[in-house]
Amino acid sequence: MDRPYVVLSAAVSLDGFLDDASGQRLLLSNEEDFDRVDEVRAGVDAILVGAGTIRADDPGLLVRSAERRGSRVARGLAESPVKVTLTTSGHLDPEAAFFTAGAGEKLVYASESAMVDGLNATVVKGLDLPGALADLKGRGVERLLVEGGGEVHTEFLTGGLADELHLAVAPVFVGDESAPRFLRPGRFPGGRAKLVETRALGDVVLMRYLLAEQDERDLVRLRQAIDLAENCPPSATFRVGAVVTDADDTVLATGFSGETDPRDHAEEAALAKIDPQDPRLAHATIYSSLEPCGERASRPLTCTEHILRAGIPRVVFAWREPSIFVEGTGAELLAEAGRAVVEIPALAPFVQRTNAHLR
Ligand SMILES: NC(=O)C1=CN([C@@H]2O[C@H](COP(=O)(O)OP(=O)(O)OC[C@H]3O[C@@H](n4cnc5c(N)ncnc54)[C@H](OP(=O)(O)O)[C@@H]3O)[C@@H](O)[C@H]2O)C=CC1
Ligand SMILES: Nc1c(N[C@@H]2O[C@H](COP(=O)(O)O)[C@@H](O)[C@H]2O)[nH]c(=O)[nH]c1=O
Repeated sequence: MDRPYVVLSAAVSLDGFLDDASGQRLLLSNEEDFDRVDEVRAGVDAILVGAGTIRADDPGLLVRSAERRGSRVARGLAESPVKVTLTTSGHLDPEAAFFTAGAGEKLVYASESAMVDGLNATVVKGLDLPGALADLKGRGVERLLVEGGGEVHTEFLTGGLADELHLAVAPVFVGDESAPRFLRPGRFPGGRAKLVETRALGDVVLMRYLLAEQDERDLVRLRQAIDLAENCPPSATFRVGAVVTDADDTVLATGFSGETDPRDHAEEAALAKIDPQDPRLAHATIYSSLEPCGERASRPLTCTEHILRAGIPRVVFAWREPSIFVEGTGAELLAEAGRAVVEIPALAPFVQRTNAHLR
């Protein structure tokens, strides 16, 4: 894909507003929800807001938690994601927190004619939104969080440029026609978005939707792999589940980490149950809650090597391995070897929760 994986995030009132019309920023999220957003921020490469949000809210767009900032630095990342904004008018205050808070990189995508001198930022002119997203990807941004506002959310959704939507509904009414609505009128994607999670955070309810088309079978089987990890015995390493299916979606085997030995990885535990000569392996898919390991200390063969040896042509996983024990290289190695590799990040938060002991 010639753009980053895009997550849209917004908090709305019960009557669908992003803010009131008072000129003061309306806090719709509660503390728990702001902490959830902070966690999402900590997991992305860049955060984008429209110039309207910079003018209205003066956001800092930093990762608030010192622990999360520390863990980013330990992974070789900047403390906070790159900040990105869009402007046609160029009406941006150089003293805005967007430009002055935090040491990280700031990027402004501006129209050709915008007057954007004197900003502490890299300015790129003349790109439309798909062009800006391709440019971000070229700069190494794999995951982009879009925090609004309404015009920008509308543009991403109507342009088919978003993969996930995180909508937090707060128990308040705004009731003012002059306040900004979550979305403007437009031609939105048809059909029903796929609900992947609801979560109550005190009095706020989070809904997470998957917007991009995803094979329903993949979602069901990956969810099954994620749930299998609940069987893992207590461990100081990852708790992972795996499912292997044939071309007709019949389950050939399942496995989870530590199933028969503390060193077992989920994929190898599942593959150990299948005859290596089984012809169905040639058209099989392996689902793993975590990216298959590409490096390993506990045993000589990595899960990537097990999958390659088994001849499985397709691999689906939810969470890219964070560099806690080794670098996550499995997806890359499998793709280089010509295997189809599908990542479904919308399901990663469930895997992260099963592995909360590693934080
Ligand atoms: N509750 C929540 O979760 C959130 C609430 N908000 C609220 O939303 C409101 C702001 O939303 P809104 O007014 O819609 O503004 P936006 O933040 O969506 O910004 C819109 C502006 O972005 C620029 N822009 C958008 N698309 C492009 C493009 N393709 N190329 C160049 N520039 C572009 C234009 O800037 P320019 O005018 O400079 O040309 C445009 O006016 C505020 O009240 C804020 O508090 C904001 C974020 C989250
Ligand atoms: N009001 C509101 C949000 N507003 C978003 O948070 C941004 C400001 O964050 P900060 O950089 O930490 O000051 C702001 O620009 C806007 O994108 N977000 C939410 O999750 N819930 C809320 O109720």
